[in-house]
Amino acid sequence: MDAKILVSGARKGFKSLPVVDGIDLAVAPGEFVAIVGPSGCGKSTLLKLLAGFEHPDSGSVMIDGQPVTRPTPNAIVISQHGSVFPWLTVQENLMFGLSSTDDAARAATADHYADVVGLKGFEKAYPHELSGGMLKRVEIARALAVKPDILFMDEPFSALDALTALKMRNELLRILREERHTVILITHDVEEAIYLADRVVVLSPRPTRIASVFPIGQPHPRKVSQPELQAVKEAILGQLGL
Ligand SMILES: Nc1ncnc2c1ncn2[C@@H]1O[C@H](COP(=O)(O)OP(=O)(O)OP(=O)(O)O)[C@@H](O)[C@H]1O
Repeated sequence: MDAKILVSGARKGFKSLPVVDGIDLAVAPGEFVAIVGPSGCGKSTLLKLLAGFEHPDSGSVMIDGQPVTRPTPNAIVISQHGSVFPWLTVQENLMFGLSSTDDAARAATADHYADVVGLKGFEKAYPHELSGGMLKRVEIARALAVKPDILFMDEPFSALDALTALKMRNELLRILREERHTVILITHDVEEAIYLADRVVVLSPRPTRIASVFPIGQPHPRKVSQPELQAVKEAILGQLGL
């Protein structure tokens, strides 16, 4: 099967600071890849290369066989820092990125995705009336509403409390069962990576390279306490020097 995302020998530095040092990675359509690595190694920079916000100094990033030259609407970034517009209601936020000129159709799509992420009844609410977890749902709904092929997630749940983050992981898995997206997740949380991903890529310290790759064969729902997953966790932590 052709790769959805194909990274070949990608290198990126900032002035004299080498950050990404030759990354090769092929991600299959519908695959969920988590990327973990030491603090400051270059995870976000790698994600920006994939999403077209930065360009490699050498090597290439291709999506669907085409070089990535700029951010495209079929790949959406969800980051740690919310990007919900405070002056718009939930419904208006969800309608914002939709290109249809038919307002009723846009509103119907917005309401559908509000429902998908569990925000039914809050369509007319403003962001300041919502909790942190609900705001994250708005952001995920807004990303899903444009029906992207790819979700790039940079520490999406790290600003949430632990219980809400657990809940959001399950919500994400449920949504992915229904709408098959290719997902790249950057996370500091090795358990989150093991719980969610088909494959965990471990990066080395900066300038970063792929140190190792751990396929996670376990079907969902997973229990991170399973001995097989605990063994993978130990191996990843070992690779991270912990
Ligand atoms: N636009 C930029 N200009 C200059 N330096 C940058 C830029 N973006 C990132 N860097 C540098 O690149 C290095 C890697 O940063 P990056 O944010 O990619 O790491 P990270 O692994 O995501 O970090 P963290 O684990 O803290 O989230 C850092 O030393 C950072 O200062």
